[in-house]
Amino acid sequence: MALQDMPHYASSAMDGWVVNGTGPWIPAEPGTRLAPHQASPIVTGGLIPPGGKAVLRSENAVLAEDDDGLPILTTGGSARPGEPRTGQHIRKAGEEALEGDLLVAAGVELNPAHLALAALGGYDELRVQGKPLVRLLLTGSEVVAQGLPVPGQVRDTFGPQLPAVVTMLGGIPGGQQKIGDSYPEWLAALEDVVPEVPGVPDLPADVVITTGGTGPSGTDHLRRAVAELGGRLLVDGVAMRPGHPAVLAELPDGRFVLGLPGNPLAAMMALCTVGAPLLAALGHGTMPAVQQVPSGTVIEPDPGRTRLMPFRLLYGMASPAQHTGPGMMRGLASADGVMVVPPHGVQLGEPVPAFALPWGPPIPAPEATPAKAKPKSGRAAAKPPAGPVDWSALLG
Ligand SMILES: Nc1nc2c(c(=O)[nH]1)N[C@H]1C(S)=C(S)[C@@H](COP(=O)(O)OP(=O)(O)OC[C@H]3O[C@@H](n4cnc5c(N)ncnc54)[C@H](O)[C@@H]3O)O[C@H]1N2
Ligand code: MOO
Repeated sequence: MALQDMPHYASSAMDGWVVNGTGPWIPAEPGTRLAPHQASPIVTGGLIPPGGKAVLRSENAVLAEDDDGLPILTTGGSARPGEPRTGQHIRKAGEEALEGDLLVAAGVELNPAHLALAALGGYDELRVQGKPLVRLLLTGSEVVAQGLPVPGQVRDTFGPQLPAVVTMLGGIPGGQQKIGDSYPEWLAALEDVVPEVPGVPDLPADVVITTGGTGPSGTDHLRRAVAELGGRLLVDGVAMRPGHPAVLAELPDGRFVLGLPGNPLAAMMALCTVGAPLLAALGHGTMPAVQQVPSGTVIEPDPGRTRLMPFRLLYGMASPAQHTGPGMMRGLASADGVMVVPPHGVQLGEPVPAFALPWGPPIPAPEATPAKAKPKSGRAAAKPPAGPVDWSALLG
């Protein structure tokens, strides 16, 4: 709320003369009380002295001498009759806000203009809800961060994308650490509250995102390390494909650990479904919207599995992207969003829940009724294709 009236004093909106009453006026000392028919010079933003009733802009003022050789101010130039009207070119105190007026509602995401408004309202500091600081722990001795990997190695797909996605989801990326597959490395890295990262504030992370190690093999240590550190699992797997091994845990010091599966697409689906709400909640951000999009193809049932399928929008309908194996990135990179396909599958044109990608535009609202293909006369309707449709020919 405004700590004082804004503006907090009446000032001139023009360079010229502040006057009292009608002209001609006798010039007075700037800043002194003006009696009727007195005027004093003033600049834009200058304090209106007591008795000041209006401002005559300089280009409409003529300073001359009267018959006795004394200075006298009259209107001239392109001044209109009656100028200046009472109050003309005066910015009144409190015309933007009165003391106590609401300037910025609680819960608003501050933009630069809000900061300026708060400063104008008299604030030196604002209490804000911070964004969560997110550290990345990338695991896997086979993972290499540059060059062409030899067989048995894989190029790291997380280091290049996760910091940006964390930012898009409302977090602050707080550096990344790479470790191999041994349990002591896992334990030490999760225990380490403040890893030193150049350029990153030396604060404990709110969230640690790990990649890999969510599975059941001897090199998958996430759950064991969380347990040994006294943490508890909040989410241990999600009934979705890919991304089902996703883990959300909480450590005794309050840090959340988001365990993303090592498979690249699986990890991004887990980040969108578990990580996005977590970061939104910690940063008081907005939950990612889920909406309906008409399916551009028939998707067969897959009993017991909710499938997350990156899709491309064509003519307002969603068609599953190609190259969307759990270990792939190609389909996601060109996708317009992700369909949440229920285990019983989807019919052509049927609305499917879908969410936008953190880096993509919102999914457009569906049109009133999606066009239905009419059967040609005398022939049975062609059976809609099952599975992904290749629309690439239409794209040219
Ligand atoms: N016996 C079972 N095996 C697996 C199951 C299962 O249920 N039973 N689930 C599979 C699924 S689904 C997933 S997802 C993965 C989960 O794997 P982890 O989280 O344990 O991850 P890793 O085993 O360490 O790696 C899996 C895969 O991902 C590659 N990877 C790891 N980090 C990176 C990186 N930074 N960039 C690119 N690729 C990375 C890693 O090389 C592996 O190929 O488990 C399945 N297995
Ligand atoms: O989560 Mo895994 O496919 O389901 O990669």
